[in-house]
Amino acid sequence: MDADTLDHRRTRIKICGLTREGDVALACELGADALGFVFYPKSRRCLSPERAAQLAKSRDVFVDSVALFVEPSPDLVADVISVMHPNYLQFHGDETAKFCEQFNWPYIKAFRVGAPGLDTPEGVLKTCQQYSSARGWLFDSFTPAYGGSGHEFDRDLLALVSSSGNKPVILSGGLRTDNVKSLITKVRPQAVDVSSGVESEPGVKCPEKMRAFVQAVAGTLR
Ligand SMILES: O=C(O)c1ccccc1NCC(=O)[C@H](O)[C@H](O)COP(=O)(O)O
Repeated sequence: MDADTLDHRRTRIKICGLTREGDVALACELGADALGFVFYPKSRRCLSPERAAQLAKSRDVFVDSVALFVEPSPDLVADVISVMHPNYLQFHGDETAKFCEQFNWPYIKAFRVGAPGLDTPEGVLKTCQQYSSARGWLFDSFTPAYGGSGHEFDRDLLALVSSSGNKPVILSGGLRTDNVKSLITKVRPQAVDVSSGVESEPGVKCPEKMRAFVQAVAGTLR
């Protein structure tokens, strides 16, 4: 591939838990591929559909928006779809495939690796395969907060999923500038997803950490 050609195998980046216009603008300027907005009421990053729509509207063209939920009511999801028109829904709880599919909207299923049933490579693969209608499988840590905790998990549990080539793998859970490159080499995800690793406090992104994270991912291939 010559130096003037964009490499389609580059690792994509999703920055999650955005709550401020300035952070959305910087994420776009740095080249993030997707931005995540949280609709889980217990999260300190939770937004109303109207506020998320306002933030998402300020993003650059061709940057995807993702709406995150934990076992939401169907009415909340329908409301977010109608107000914000996210590119993807992302489900972080124990939602069934049938639940995720009911909205007829592209969705990503997040898995809390280490939870019962997701604590062996075989268990992880078997659980994921129930979500063949998902556009991607996202792997996060198993914590009471459901996401955005900064906790890592045992990446060896992804061995079968990574080699199955079934679905785009999105690696998440405790990613930071100092560990993301080696974890990309180990797991070979299509994309990485980060929240607290680029924050100064929940919902407040740190420009230096965001820049350093994007630089650490740049040049890596899936
Ligand atoms: O960010 C939240 O507060 C959140 C709450 C409930 C479910 C999901 C949530 N965030 C999901 C994300 O996609 C995060 O980027 C992911 O959990 C990784 O977080 P971190 O380990 O802090 O990078």
